[in-house]
Amino acid sequence: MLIRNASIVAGGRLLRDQNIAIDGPRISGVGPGIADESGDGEVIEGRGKLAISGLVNAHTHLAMTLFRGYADDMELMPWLSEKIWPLEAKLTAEDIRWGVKLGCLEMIRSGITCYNDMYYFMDEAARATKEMGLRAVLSGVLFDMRPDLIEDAEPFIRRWKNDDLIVPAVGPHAVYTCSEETLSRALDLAEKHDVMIHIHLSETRSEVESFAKNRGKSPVEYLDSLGFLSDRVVAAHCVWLSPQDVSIIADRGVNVAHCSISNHKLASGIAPLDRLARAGARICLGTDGASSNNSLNLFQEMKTTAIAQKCAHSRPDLFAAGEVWRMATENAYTAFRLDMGLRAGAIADLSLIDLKKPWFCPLADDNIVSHLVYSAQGGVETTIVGGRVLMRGGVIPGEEEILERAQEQFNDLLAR
Ligand SMILES: CSC[C@H]1O[C@@H](n2cnc3c(O)ncnc32)[C@H](O)[C@@H]1O
Ligand SMILES: [Zn+2]
Repeated sequence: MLIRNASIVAGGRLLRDQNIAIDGPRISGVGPGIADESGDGEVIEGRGKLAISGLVNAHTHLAMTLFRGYADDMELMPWLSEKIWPLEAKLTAEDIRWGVKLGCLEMIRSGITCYNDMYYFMDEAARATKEMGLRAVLSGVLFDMRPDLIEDAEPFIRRWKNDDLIVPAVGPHAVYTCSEETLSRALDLAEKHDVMIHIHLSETRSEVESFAKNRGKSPVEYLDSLGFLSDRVVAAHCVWLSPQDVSIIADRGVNVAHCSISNHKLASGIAPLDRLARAGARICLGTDGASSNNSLNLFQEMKTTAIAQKCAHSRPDLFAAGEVWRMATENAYTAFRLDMGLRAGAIADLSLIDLKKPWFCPLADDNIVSHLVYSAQGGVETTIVGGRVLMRGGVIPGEEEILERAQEQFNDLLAR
């Protein structure tokens, strides 16, 4: 496949008239004179389009897309206990299937090519994701209250470890739902199979305060005392951190999945990204579930992250567009060990964005990253994962049926 005459971002600047050759699942060349070696592959015209390497959603619960708009304007704990958990008690694999497919549609439409998820019925989520063609790091959630889920964590890894799109991981839910024994089992399993660990960490003030009251230390200090923290950990939220917590996270190489919109909507707080960044922590961006966001759009997430931090610190110079763009791309590639980028040899996970949109005008060689972070409102029209075109010219095959089935499934879930 050859993408012809597209623009790309290089060193923060717009580089025009670039060809991108794709051979099987990988990019085979990028540059003005690059041709399709086979000579008979598909040609996609890229003039007037920007090719970007895929965005990575570092924290979500994709099946919860089915709960979009079901429970708004609440704090985390009442939101979970009064609205979400009663609904989740009735979930079936079929709900997961259509919730995940619905979520995949939205992510494909906004240039996300890989997502990191923790939830229930993850074999079903993996199958639905593969059918949609996206890449995903998936963990079955672990809770003390569900020994069956803990027992299935290792078989789940074995079932998916050789897949081309699905990367299995281990997902202990949080320190307030997992005992030391469950956390240790999760760690042992992750080390044994060399997989990642996905956990919610220090999301709300009450969670951190009650933990400290009972245990005499913060959740971060506690996890560190168990030898749990390393660069195989993706810690979602990290809103309520002491200076000591920030140092531990940075020193251990923990990957922070910052979820600004979800944190703000649930009024959980504003994460100390400035302190984390200064300490050298790797920060990625996640949407969290569409039940608390209510979108799955990293363009919105980038803008909210930047402006919230600037405002919270009365420092407009903090978190410039380039730094936030790296959170949604390169930081996540490193965190999730993804060989990605617009370069020869990288996996062919990319999108084409139509530059002929009001929010990209006026366009100059040095304002493209600013437009992507602060003004882009859409325009992704082609998304490719592993060399397979998932959306071409704005069309995703099967979209209509997925929307219908997701609607029916939601109606059915409410009536159950
Ligand atoms: C994550 S799957 C297991 C469990 O977690 C619930 N959940 C969804 N969002 C959050 C969040 O932001 N913090 C903590 N727990 C969350 C989900 O509804 C499932 O019950
Ligand atoms: Zn979450």
